[in-house]
Amino acid sequence: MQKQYDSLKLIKVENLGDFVYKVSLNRPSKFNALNMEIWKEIGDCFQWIDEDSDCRVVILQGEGKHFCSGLDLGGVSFLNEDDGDKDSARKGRAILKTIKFMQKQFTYIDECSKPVIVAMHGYCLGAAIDISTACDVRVSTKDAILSVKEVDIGMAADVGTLNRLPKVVGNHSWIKDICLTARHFSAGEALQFGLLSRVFDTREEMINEVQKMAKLIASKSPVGVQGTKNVLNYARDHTIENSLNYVATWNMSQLFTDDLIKASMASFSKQPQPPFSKL
Ligand SMILES: CC/C=C\C=C\CC(=O)SCCNC(=O)CCNC(=O)[C@H](O)C(C)(C)COP(=O)(O)OP(=O)(O)OC[C@H]1O[C@@H](n2cnc3c(N)ncnc32)[C@H](O)[C@@H]1OP(=O)(O)O
Repeated sequence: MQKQYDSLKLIKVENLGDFVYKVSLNRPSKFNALNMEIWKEIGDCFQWIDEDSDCRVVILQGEGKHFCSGLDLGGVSFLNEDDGDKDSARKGRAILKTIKFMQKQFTYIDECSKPVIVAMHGYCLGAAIDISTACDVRVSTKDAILSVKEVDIGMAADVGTLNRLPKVVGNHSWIKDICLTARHFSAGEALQFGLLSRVFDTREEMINEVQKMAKLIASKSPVGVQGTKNVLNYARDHTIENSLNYVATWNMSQLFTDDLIKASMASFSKQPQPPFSKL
């Protein structure tokens, strides 16, 4: 597995031990602006992590001064490249394919069986918000500056924010406020409206606390944790009736796990969680 991760050029994957991985956007000289290469590497990385039994929780962060400054505006011309004599229908099909590809790379985070905690700092603009809404837990430093920036570059956000934000945050007036104005908003405001669950004074404090949270989650039964992410994602996208049926069907097999007995015995006798076999 490590060999695969080592092939990535703009994403850094570190095994922190205790089944916790740290994944970093690693293009600090461009404030982690997302070109097609890093976009694809995000997708590859989360597909590999999904299969990697040495990883039970992921921390996603950005190297350098900022989490991510969004789409690489230097490379934006790929959207209106000179397609020679292609007519609009054919150009449209080509762009459709590109947008779907870009969407899918972030959806791999949402679909990853392991919980992903995103720890943001500095600028978190445009595609950075798309990424964050595909993650399971969002935290930031208090000086983070966030923006659903797409309107400012003349487009409707199309790689996740407009689709996932209404599932993350209940206040649709606030969602429309930030998406239509593209204004900068603070970590405090994001916390107030529920986009973030915690805000930290410094980056160091954030990384320490997030590592503790990741370690705690990773110490629990992977059957319990991964089942919980899976069912919560299903519940988000379906009716309560369908989702109750889904969890009953899911647990038809999952309740036969050895983890159930081991975890309940430890819990009942107020002992720490025991080690669990790889999943
Ligand atoms: C199908 C489409 C799919 C997805 C679409 C997503 C849309 C979006 O993501 S919208 C958001 C796009 N991003 C932006 O609008 C931000 C652009 N950047 C800035 O406004 C500023 O750089 C800044 C983040 C406010 C920081 O300003 P400052 O502190 O003055 O630093 P700079 O000198 O401007 O930047 C340093 C260095 O980084 C490069 N850079 C920063 N952001 C980007 C970017 N988004 N794309 C490309 N390059 C970026 C900047 O050019 C500098 O590089 P040098 O080589 O040092 O010149």
